[in-house]
Amino acid sequence: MDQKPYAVVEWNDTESDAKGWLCAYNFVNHYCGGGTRMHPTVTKEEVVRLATTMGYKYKACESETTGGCKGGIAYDYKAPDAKDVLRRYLNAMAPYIKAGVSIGGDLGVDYADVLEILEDMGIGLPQTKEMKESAEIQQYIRNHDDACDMTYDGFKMYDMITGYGCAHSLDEAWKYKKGDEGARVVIQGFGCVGASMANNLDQMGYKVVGIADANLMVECQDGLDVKKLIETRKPKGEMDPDAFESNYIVRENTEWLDVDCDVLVPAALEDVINKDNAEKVKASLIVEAANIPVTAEADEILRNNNVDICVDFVANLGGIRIYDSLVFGIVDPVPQQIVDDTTSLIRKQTRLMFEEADKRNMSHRAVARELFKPDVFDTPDI
Ligand SMILES: NC(=O)c1ccc[n+]([C@@H]2O[C@H](COP(=O)([O-])OP(=O)(O)OC[C@H]3O[C@@H](n4cnc5c(N)ncnc54)[C@H](O)[C@@H]3O)[C@@H](O)[C@H]2O)c1
Repeated sequence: MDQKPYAVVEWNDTESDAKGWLCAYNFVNHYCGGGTRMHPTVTKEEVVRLATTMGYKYKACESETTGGCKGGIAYDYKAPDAKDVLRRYLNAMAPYIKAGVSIGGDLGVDYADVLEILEDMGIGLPQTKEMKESAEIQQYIRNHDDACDMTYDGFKMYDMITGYGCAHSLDEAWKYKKGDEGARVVIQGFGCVGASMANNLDQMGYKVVGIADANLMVECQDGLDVKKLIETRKPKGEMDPDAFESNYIVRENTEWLDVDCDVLVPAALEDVINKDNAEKVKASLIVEAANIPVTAEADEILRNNNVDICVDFVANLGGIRIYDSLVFGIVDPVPQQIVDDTTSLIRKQTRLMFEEADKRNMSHRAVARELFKPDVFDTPDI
């Protein structure tokens, strides 16, 4: 049984029909962190599940300074007033943010927009009293701000780190499984996480044979030209069909489980592999780049079918590791150092999860939930 969340706050916008929630799952050293998501399907229950996952993720991240939280706004992230809605949401949540609830970007919300709005509100990066009083932390926060502007392989550091971490988790698990080289990968989602993961997998010699975005799916069993699809990508992670080669097959995005592959990567929405479609999974490995993409019922079906899972709070912890490692001075603000620190931690935790699952004859999720159970539940310090 999970510990219940410390606090859940609900918000109703005054100028649109947007609704939002903030869930602080656990405070560690009076602080917690997580992203803010915007999508029409967001619910309070989803935000609580996501915040709980963040608690486990910070534990897997070996953090001694941060617990888990999550923000969620039920609204269309493509609407022209989406950024105004985000601004009003952050304004409503200001008392909690000022008390050490540090919310960043997530699906449909750019981290840069959150930072810009918090700056405008005079808050800046959310901090506890202790952080504000530490000259050392103030320097580390300047390092974090510098790192936000740095690039790696053509991506902003904060946009690539989660995807690269997921690619390393996939590679570690695939090697542990003694999978063949050049494995075929299908990815759902081509935003911050999906696109950068595809790039890193391509560099490692994996063959990305299918990508789905909010509009469509594209398939090529000889391998998609990942670099070109990234170069021509439109805002909000949408592919440009004009960039497709003549041998690409264009499908409905709902057909992402129909494409033959060895590894499947949900990198968009929650609950996309569920009791109604889990039997269709052809891959022998799923890497949860998205948060909570597999339901509990699907987990059981997948285990019966010998499908292994790199669980979300291990595979996709890159985004919080970069934050923790910079803001608390674990690494210097040097792109290669940041990437090496994050990817080596993810490889270590992925291997541990796979070894222990075999040793204890448990599912990867069950074993990861034992290994990385949050164990600190303190309070804000205001
Ligand atoms: N950004 C991060 O650092 C980070 C960190 C950890 C986990 N995650 C998780 O990764 C997932 C994606 O986040 P992101 O930051 O890449 O979001 P994003 O907004 O940058 O991209 C979302 C992608 O999903 C696609 N999409 C939306 N609806 C879809 C549908 N019905 N079918 C197929 N594709 C669809 C969009 O077209 C886009 O390509 C989320 O679950 C998020 O919680 C993100």
